Amino acid sequence: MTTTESRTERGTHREQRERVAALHAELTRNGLVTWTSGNVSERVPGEDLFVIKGSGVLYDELTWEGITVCDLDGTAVDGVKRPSSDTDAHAYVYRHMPEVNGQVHTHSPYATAWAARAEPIPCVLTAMGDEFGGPIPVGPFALIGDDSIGRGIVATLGDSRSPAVLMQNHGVFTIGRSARAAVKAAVMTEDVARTVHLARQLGEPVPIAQADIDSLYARYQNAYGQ
Ligand SMILES: O=C(CO)[C@@H](O)[C@H](O)COP(=O)(O)O
Repeated sequence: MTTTESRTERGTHREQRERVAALHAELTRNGLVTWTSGNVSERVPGEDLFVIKGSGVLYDELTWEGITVCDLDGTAVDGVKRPSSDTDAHAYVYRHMPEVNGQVHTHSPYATAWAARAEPIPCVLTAMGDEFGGPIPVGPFALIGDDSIGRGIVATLGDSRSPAVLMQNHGVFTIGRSARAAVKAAVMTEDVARTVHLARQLGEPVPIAQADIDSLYARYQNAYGQ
């Protein structure tokens, strides 16, 4: 449960908490969050723990002490901040998707507009084939505060190549092999949500053939970059 406020600060996992605190700046820098909305978490390597933003902490004031260490049941084990409202959701994903080491949640405006309409973003850009391997799917409506969102994420992404899901009426949740990879997926989600929205204003976007999506995805995931 995430309701227990940890009053202890033992300073464990400080390097990781500093790095994850700093990563939150990418959310503001890319215009993905407003005020205190959104959060980043990362699994602690080799331990049944993860670190996550404290609930309601302002981004400008976020330091390593604003990041709380939790176990995989979502219970705070180190830190002075009550962990994010989405802690039980992140914990559920870490328990059920062992390959996932990082998660991000945003209310980035274009992607969340798609979520408000519960409409998947169709794969009509090569950048989508690259990063998402297909459309960005929509997950079910879920209330905030328990593991319902996590259940929706796992159910939706379990049979998708996409590292992003648009939770209906809510916003973007992304997963990755690291918190940084999940942040990248959140940035890319907003970018393609905006471009496909703009394309829609001009006419009907042209779908990419499945074989070409497969080819794009394979190249980008296996051969792109240094
Ligand atoms: O939408 C939600 C809850 O899912 C969050 O984005 C909140 O807006 C921020 O919650 P904290 O992580 O600060 O508790």
